[in-house]
Amino acid sequence: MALCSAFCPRISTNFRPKPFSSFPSKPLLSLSFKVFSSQATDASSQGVPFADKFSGRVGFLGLGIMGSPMALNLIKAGCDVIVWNRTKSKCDPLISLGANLCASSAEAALCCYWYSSSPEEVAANCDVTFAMLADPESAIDVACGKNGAVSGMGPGKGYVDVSTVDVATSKLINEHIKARGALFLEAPVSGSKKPAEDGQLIFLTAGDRSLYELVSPLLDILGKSRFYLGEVGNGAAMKLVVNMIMGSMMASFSEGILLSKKVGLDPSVLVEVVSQGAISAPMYSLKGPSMVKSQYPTAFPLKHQQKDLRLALGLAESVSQSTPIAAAANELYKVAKSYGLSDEDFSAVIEALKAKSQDTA
Ligand SMILES: NC(=O)C1=CN([C@@H]2O[C@H](COP(=O)(O)OP(=O)(O)OC[C@H]3O[C@@H](n4cnc5c(N)ncnc54)[C@H](OP(=O)(O)O)[C@@H]3O)[C@@H](O)[C@H]2O)C=CC1
Ligand SMILES: O=CCCC(=O)O
Repeated sequence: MALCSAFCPRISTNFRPKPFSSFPSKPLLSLSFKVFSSQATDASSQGVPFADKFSGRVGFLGLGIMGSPMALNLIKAGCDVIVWNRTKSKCDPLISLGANLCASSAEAALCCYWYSSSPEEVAANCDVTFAMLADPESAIDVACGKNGAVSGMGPGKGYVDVSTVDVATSKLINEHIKARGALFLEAPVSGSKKPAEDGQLIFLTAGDRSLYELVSPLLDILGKSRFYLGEVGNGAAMKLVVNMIMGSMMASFSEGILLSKKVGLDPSVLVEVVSQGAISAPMYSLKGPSMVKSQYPTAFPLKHQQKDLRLALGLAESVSQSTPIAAAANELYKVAKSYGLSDEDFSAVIEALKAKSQDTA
């Protein structure tokens, strides 16, 4: 419990559930692991440095599809959260929800919420700062740019980058954070919008072990499992490999749906058949029914899937690993982007194949 006290001192000793309808059902601030990995360790282990120096304030930079529900879950768990987003209006829903959580004076004593004007200000006022940004460029800019988080970092502070970026980007940010005497953890996530809302993400972490152990109670609020993978870059690499597989799977699934239709089969039945066999995947069952109806409600933007394929191909090239399937899938996502589908869900890649079929008819 010592680590929880470090982050959320007011609630860890006096915690009572708040009257909020969508309050997470799982126990809050539990130190126990929900899923163990061979590389994970118990967060309650002894000797975690800096624990006594953390007052418990958490920063969150980037309130997009993923960042907003993650920050909200920290607020709901009773953490003091300070947020920043490039487009300030995206903070408003969180402010409203934060205000609801703190509706009574008793509640206000348990939960605080602030907006901050720059990443630097957030980092300067927080013990640990999370970043959930679109791509390598924005991750570097928010961390290392003018008024970036690095400027607010110092000894005793930690930076946890949960964005999906490439190895070089993560290492660069790590170097800048380290130069300020602070700790760095990369922690990209598997799991999309709904798992983020439900606190069911999977963290792929690497970097400073002591920071990993210190923030584990927070990762456990946000996720269902966490892996510690060693040196900086391993988390980014693992995430890119996973998303490379995912991008190819979705492209292949799209081909199957369209082929089934062309030969007179009902694609909805195909989705059902796939769901019962050895190739079943939650992704197919989740996205298939809406893909059949040409609907693509955005959970994971197509532009980010293409970014991840691009970065995975770079990773493969760096070690001379052949990845022809992923390369073909990447081309398809690029076509989909050229059709204006960047902000649709990545399952909209099927539209690129529809257009290609018309081209060749
Ligand atoms: N959606 C998903 O299912 C998943 C996404 N991811 C990864 O998480 C990260 C975030 O994804 P998601 O939330 O979906 O993406 P969104 O596009 O919804 O959000 C991106 C965030 O990055 C900010 N941003 C973009 N460019 C800049 C910039 N130049 N300077 C400052 N801030 C910037 C945006 O700010 P603004 O609001 O001002 O545009 C926004 O806060 C990505 O790396 C993605 O690959 C990982 C797992 C799942
Ligand atoms: O990066 C996005 C991952 C989406 C998912 O894991 O469902």
